[in-house]
Amino acid sequence: MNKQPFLQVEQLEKFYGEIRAVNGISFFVEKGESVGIVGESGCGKSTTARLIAGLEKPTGGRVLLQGEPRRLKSGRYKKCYVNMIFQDPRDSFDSHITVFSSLYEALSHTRRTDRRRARPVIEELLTQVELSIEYADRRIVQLSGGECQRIAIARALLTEPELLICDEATSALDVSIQKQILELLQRIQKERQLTYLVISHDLALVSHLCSRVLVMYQGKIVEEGDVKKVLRNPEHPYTKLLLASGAAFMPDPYFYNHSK
Ligand SMILES: Nc1ncnc2c1ncn2[C@@H]1O[C@H](COP(=O)(O)OP(=O)(O)OP(=O)(O)O)[C@@H](O)[C@H]1O
Repeated sequence: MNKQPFLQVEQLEKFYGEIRAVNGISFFVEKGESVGIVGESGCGKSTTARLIAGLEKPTGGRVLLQGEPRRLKSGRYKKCYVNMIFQDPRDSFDSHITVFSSLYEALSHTRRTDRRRARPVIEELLTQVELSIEYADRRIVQLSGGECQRIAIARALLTEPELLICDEATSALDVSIQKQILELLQRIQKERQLTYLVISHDLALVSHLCSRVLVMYQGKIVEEGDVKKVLRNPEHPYTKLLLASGAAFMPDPYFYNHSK
């Protein structure tokens, strides 16, 4: 029997009128793998992420998880959870409620529980994202960007995802905080054997976190392969251009080597 890849994307398309945001892309991700998607602004990275997460419907093609469609014929999502973390976590929280209430709300979507029974689950999760349990009673508005991203990671983990999509998850943070969040994501991946899809304009980050990379240009994948190989020896003219286009895209050995 053929072993199915964990995630298989087949001829995926998303058109917004004339705009071909995602234009017939195909790729796979194996279980436990980390794959990056890079490319300039507007090339279709986030749309691809939203299609895989089931937040939008494709115009064409399909997303298979463990060989089955993302949405089953019954209209229900396959019990194989995909979750996403975004660039600015504050956008997806009600800033005036407490961390506990935010996480409880997410938890109650995935399992039946009451606030008293949820307390230890949420405290354990706060510990996992390296925050003390006192954070449960803070309001989102009282958190720093890095703390808020840790809460967003905790919230994503509550659904026990197998695939975590990180869409520019560190790009709004200071460099030192980026490094901490990166280390946290790496530790969590190891502990939970998660599969990561990392969307970023920053190839340095992708080369640190991922083993494989897909380069997108105008809705298509123009190059893919081992991240270090693509970085050292890009084949497609667009990838060469992207690599030549700025320091932000080049690996920063000081920043990344020190977290190894
Ligand atoms: N809801 C929408 N309606 C119309 N056009 C859209 C919509 N969402 C995205 N687009 C367009 O689709 C294209 C791809 O957008 P997308 O956000 O996927 O790019 P991206 O590579 O993630 O860019 P960035 O790095 O700036 O986030 C862009 O031209 C964008 O303007």
